[in-house]
Amino acid sequence: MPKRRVHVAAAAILNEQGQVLIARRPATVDQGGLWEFPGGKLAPYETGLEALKRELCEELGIEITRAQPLIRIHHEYPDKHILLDVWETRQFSGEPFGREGQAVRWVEIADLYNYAFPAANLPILRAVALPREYLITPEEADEAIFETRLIRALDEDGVRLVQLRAKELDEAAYIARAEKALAICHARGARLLLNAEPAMLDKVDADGIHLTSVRLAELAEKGERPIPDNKWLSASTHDQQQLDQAGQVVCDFVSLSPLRVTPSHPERPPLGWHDFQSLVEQACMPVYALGGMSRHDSDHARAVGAQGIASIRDFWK
Ligand SMILES: Nc1nc2c([nH]c(=O)n2[C@H]2C[C@H](O)[C@@H](COP(=O)(O)OP(=O)(O)OP(=O)(O)O)O2)c(=O)[nH]1
Ligand SMILES: [Mg+2]
Repeated sequence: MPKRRVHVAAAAILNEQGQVLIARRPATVDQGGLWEFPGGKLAPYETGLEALKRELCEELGIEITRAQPLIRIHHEYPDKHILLDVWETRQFSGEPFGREGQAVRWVEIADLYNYAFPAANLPILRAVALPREYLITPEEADEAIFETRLIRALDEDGVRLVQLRAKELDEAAYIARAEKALAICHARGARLLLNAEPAMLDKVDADGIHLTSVRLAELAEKGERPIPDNKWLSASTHDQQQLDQAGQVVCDFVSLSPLRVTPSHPERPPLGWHDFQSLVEQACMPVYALGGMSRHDSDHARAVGAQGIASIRDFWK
């Protein structure tokens, strides 16, 4: 018999302190006793957003006035195929409480990992913790210019996630730049990923590693995550096979490119939004759109299921 297909709308509800609301599923229901993002199944003919509004009113007594798509997750449970359609909302009226007697709690995003969630939820924990914009640094020979531009991107554009990509530097120069970039990022609450061998984390205590698609393919053969769980792991992907490989090495998120034709990779055919969306729909982690992207594309990227946009040029001025 084919598995039952269940479509669920759920929400990451954020307050002004940046905490997120979680609720405990009653012991007697499916996945009972585990924590969840409030929500429930779509009724026939309801859209995800309509179901979300109804469920949050029924379960928490709040009216949401605005919500944005956060991530969609397909997950196979032993008895059913579930589509979790997760939204992010910061705008609602009323004070949420457990209207069905369930425990509810505001928690820091960094503390979410201390709670037991259903197996499908891991990508949601990553998506709520990740920003909408991802800066990839360009080759920049001059250290002073590098520093000024990085600081500008963090202070003026509010960038909070940076990948240090500097293929033209030798190891000693890369490490020196990484130490400097790390101090600049951490002073502003931003995270820094190193585009380098995973072993580079032993030399620079950055927030994680970004794998090129070549490194990703090598590591996928071993099928294990190369760095600890408390560090971020991301990878460059261009197609379904590489997205699968990112799943095999348990990446926390990926970039998928090129969305448009770019001066840096004129030879690669662009994916365009349609193909991008179909790849993202099947991905099991947050995906950033890369390739000719700017912040103006952010809302559209989000609407087709992306975490947001990654860019070099838009943030480097
Ligand atoms: N709401 C919610 N459901 C989740 C999460 N993670 C996860 O695997 N699920 C699963 C558990 C359930 O099988 C299904 C949600 O169903 P539900 O029991 O909340 O549905 P509902 O609110 O419409 O409740 P009911 O009327 O069917 O009792 O999705 C999550 O974070 N939030
Ligand atoms: Mg529910």
